This record gives sequence, structure tokens and C-alpha cells, in this order.
Amino acid sequence: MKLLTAARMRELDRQAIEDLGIPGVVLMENAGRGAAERLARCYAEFFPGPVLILAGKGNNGGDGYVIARHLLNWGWQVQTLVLAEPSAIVGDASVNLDILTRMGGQVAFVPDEHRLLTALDELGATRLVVDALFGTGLCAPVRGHYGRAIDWINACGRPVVAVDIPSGVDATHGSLLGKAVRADLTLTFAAPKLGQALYPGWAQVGTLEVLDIGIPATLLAACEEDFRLVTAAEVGPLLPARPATGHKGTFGHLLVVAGSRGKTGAAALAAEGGLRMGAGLVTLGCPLSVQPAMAIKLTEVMTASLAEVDGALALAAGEALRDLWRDKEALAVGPGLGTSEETTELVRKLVRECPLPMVIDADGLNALGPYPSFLRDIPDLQAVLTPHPGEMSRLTGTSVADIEADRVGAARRFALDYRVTLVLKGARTIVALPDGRVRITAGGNPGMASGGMGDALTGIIGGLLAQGLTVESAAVLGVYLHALAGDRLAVRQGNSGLFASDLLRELPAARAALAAGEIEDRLC
Ligand SMILES: NC(=O)C1=CN([C@@H]2O[C@H](COP(=O)(O)OP(=O)(O)OC[C@H]3O[C@@H](n4cnc5c(N)ncnc54)[C@H](OP(=O)(O)O)[C@@H]3O)[C@@H](O)[C@H]2O)[C@@H](O)CC1
Ligand SMILES: [K+]
Repeated sequence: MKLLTAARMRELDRQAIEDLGIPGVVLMENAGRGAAERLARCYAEFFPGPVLILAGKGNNGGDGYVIARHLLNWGWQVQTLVLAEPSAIVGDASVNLDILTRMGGQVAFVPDEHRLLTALDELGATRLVVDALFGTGLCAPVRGHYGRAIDWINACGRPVVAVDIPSGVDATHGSLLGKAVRADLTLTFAAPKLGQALYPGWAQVGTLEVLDIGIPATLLAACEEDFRLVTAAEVGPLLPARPATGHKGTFGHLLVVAGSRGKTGAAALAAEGGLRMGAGLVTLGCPLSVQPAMAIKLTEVMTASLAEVDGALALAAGEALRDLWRDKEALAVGPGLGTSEETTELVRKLVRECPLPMVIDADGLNALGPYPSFLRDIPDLQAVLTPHPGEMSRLTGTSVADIEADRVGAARRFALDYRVTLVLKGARTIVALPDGRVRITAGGNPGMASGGMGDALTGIIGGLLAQGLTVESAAVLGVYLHALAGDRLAVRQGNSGLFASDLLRELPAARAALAAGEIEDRLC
């Protein structure tokens, strides 16, 4: 599902209005009427109100006047507070404000804090609040009495319906511009906005519904799809086929290079992740002294001993690895390797020389960074990198805070710059593709914030690569299935104390449900 930035939404509006000749006031009518209809249906139990509409001076406020007119028309009691002087309302918003006033709508102008607070004090009982203060036009911190209005909305204890986007949420970045409305229902226009799919904006949205406001589908279809919210309908078809005549050789052989003394769990989870994801065979290459323990721990996975120094892979393991990768379809490298000098050098050599599609995680990433410019010199590199924000910080020399403040931008820049597929893990995992497109997964839950979940994801992506998926498809589908399995687990067990190994046990059922078309996506 496409996600629009504020700029893209503005451009769509412009094309509809200027290129096709659809009057802006028609779009505003469709938006306001559609929102009024949804609101009247969702909150029918609150009829006849009163409903309070808080309107800003831009077109979001304009939508508010249209909502007020229709609700009034259908017998609701409506009070509208405009947070500006009458003269500040212009264009389509002014047209609709005039109509509302002429038809006897109750409208008060509260252009400063004193008049706003007085009006709110004098207000009778309100059953429902409509937030039409700011929409996609807000891009600076909320100023003046608008901030007081947002505080009041958040403290009012009534259901809050946000028009287009909760006021104060940046429609592109999902950041909170000083203060932001916390809505119960957000009625957004034409398509969801990128900022609604990202934290912290996502948490303000409540239930999200998308309304068709008459922007032609051809315009929406033609606009470039830089950002998408991944849906079951989109990823279902990526699932590798399971032909009835298939055997273990059909489904690929994954080589996992992982583990060191004291970090055997990470290696086990990555290897089992590959098998749970459907790879036909998995071989784990690990340090010599660790191998006996791994062989006992992993029944279905084959293990290979590699040269080591002090329990971590040695540079001398390079030759054996060359032999190991020869009959494999994909490589997963990194979990639990440690960061010794020899291991780091070995990983860089492996990434440079191994011709297999690969997923690089954890200490594999630490071995690359910072600024792994050598990646650009590897011909035909097919790589998925899966950093969490800490690893991303080491890869880029940027602080975790800066990465978290613009997760999409950070992931996208890296993918474009180094021509890899970048999975930035965390709340709302971002998959950035080498051509700059970005895919966002809505699933996942706080129960997945536990040790080993990332190693499981590495194995899942590796398992998909072994089955022949491209790095882009393996990353998008892998992240989706990982989140889906985690969410299914959380439904049964709650969202704390979840084990990565439990998630892997859930994975085949999650995959089967996706294949059967049983998954209903949640927008928010
Ligand atoms: N275009 C169309 O065809 C359609 C658009 N539609 C609707 O329009 C919405 C976009 O409308 P928009 O562009 O007018 O901006 P909007 O979100 O109302 O807010 C901007 C206003 O707030 C003000 N302001 C800005 N920053 C501020 C701050 N920090 N603190 C305080 N004030 C601040 C700013 O004033 P300024 O600073 O420029 O003086 C400006 O007046 C969109 O979300 C959708 O709901 C639908 O009707 C469908 C058709
Ligand atoms: K709003």
C-alpha cells in the first residue's frame, strides 16, 4: 500500500486541480463529506452530539467546516471554534466557512489564547471532538494557542476524530512537532501518509481509515512509489513455491557462518531460522572448539569445524569456507562471531569473495564498519544488511539518536550509497532497497525486544535466499513473516517473555496462514 509524503500529497492535489481541472473546493467537499459520514456512522450512539470542531486557518480547517455543515444538516448539534481571525481564512476554506456561517452554524473565532480558553470554559457538554487544526501543511513546531488547543483535546476525555492526520504529527517523518493530538480515529484522504506509518506519529493515529476524495486512481497509480506499507496481498505471492515433487535439494542449502565461545545461541537461532523458513539444508560453520556443542544442540543442522583463535574464527578458516560455500545457495554471516581482529578480517574477506547472495548481521556488520566503502567495489554484490540502531550507528558514524530521529532517511541513504538492501530493525522495521525505495512493516510487538530475535531474522532471510528469492524479496518477506510470527505468538502469550526459539516454532504456521490468504493487515 502506497504511503505518501506531504510533498507527494501536495503534488497529487496540484495535478488533480491544475492538470485535470477538478476544483479544490470539490476535493474539500468530498473530504469533509466523507469524514462526516464515517464519523456519523462510527459514533451513531452519540447522536445528536454536541460535537466540537476545532479548526485551524488552513485547508484542514476547511475540511472541518464541511464536516460541520453536513453534521448540522443531519440533525447534529455542532459548535465550531476557529483558531484564527475571520480575515485569515482564505480560498476554499473561506468558501466553506461562509456557507457554514450563512446556514446558521455556530461558529466562534478564537485567534488568541485568552479567547480560546474562555470559549472552552464556556462550552457546554461535548460528546465528540473533531481535530481539524493542522493537516499535511504543518512542518514546524506548533505555535501559540494551537498548542493549548492540542493540550485541551488530549485532556478532554471525549472520543477524538482527527481529520487527515492528528494535528502536530509531521505527515512525512512521523515526528511530533512540539505537541500532537492523540486521536481515537483518523480519517485520512486519498492514501495513508508516510508519517502515519512511523513512530512516534503512528501511536497518535488510533484507528486509521482511508477515504477516497475523488483524486483519480490513475493519478495515484502513476505517482512514484518510493514508500509502501507492506501488506499480506503484496508479500504472499513472494513465498517460494513448494512443489509436491520437491526434495531437500529443491529448497536450497544455506551456509551459516556464526558463533564463538560463549555465543552459541546466536548461531543456533540463525541456523534453525533457515530451516524453519523452509531451506532444504543448513550447514553451520563455527569455531572448532564450539562445534561439538553445536552438533549436540542442533539435530537437523549440519555443522563444520573451522580454524579458530581463542574460541573465535581465525583468518585461516578462509580456505575451508571457500570449500563450504561451493555447493550452497546462500550465506548468512555474523551472529555471535565476536569482534576479534582475525574474525573481523575473515568476515571482510568472506563478504568480498563469496559469490553467494548473503545476509550480514550482528558481528558481521561490526566487521564491516564504519563507512564500508569496499562494498561498492564488489561486483554484483547481493547483500542484505540487518542492523539494529546501535549497529547502524557503528556502520555510519552517526549517533543512535540521529538514526532514530529519521529511520527512513538513514536506511535509505545507506542503501543508495552502498547499493545493498538495508533492514533497519526496531519499532517499525524499515527495509530500504538499493534503488531508494522503502518498505515498512506494520507488524511486530514489544515482546520481540528480546535477545536472539535478530539472529532468528538472519536465519529467516537466509532461508529465503537459499530458496532462490532475490535479496529485496527475501528482506521484505522475511521481515514481514518474522513480525507476523511474533504477533501470533503475542496473541497467545502476551508481549513479554517471548523467546526467539518460540517465534521460530511459530514460523511455519505463520507462513501457511499467509499462503492461505488468511492474514488481515492492520494499518495501525
Ligand atoms: N489541497 C487540497 O486540495 C485539499 C486539501 N485538503 C486538506 O488540506 C490539508 C492541508 O491544508 P494546508 O496545506 O492548507 O495546511 P494545513 O494542514 O491546514 O495547516 C497549515 C496552516 O497552519 C498554519 N501553520 C503552519 N505551521 C504552523 C505552526 N507551526 N503553528 C501554527 N500555525 C501553523 C499555516 O499558516 P501559516 O504559517 O502559513 O501562516 C497554515 O494556514 C490536508 O491535510 C487536508 O486536510 C482536503 O481538503 C482535500 C483537498
Ligand atoms: K488534523
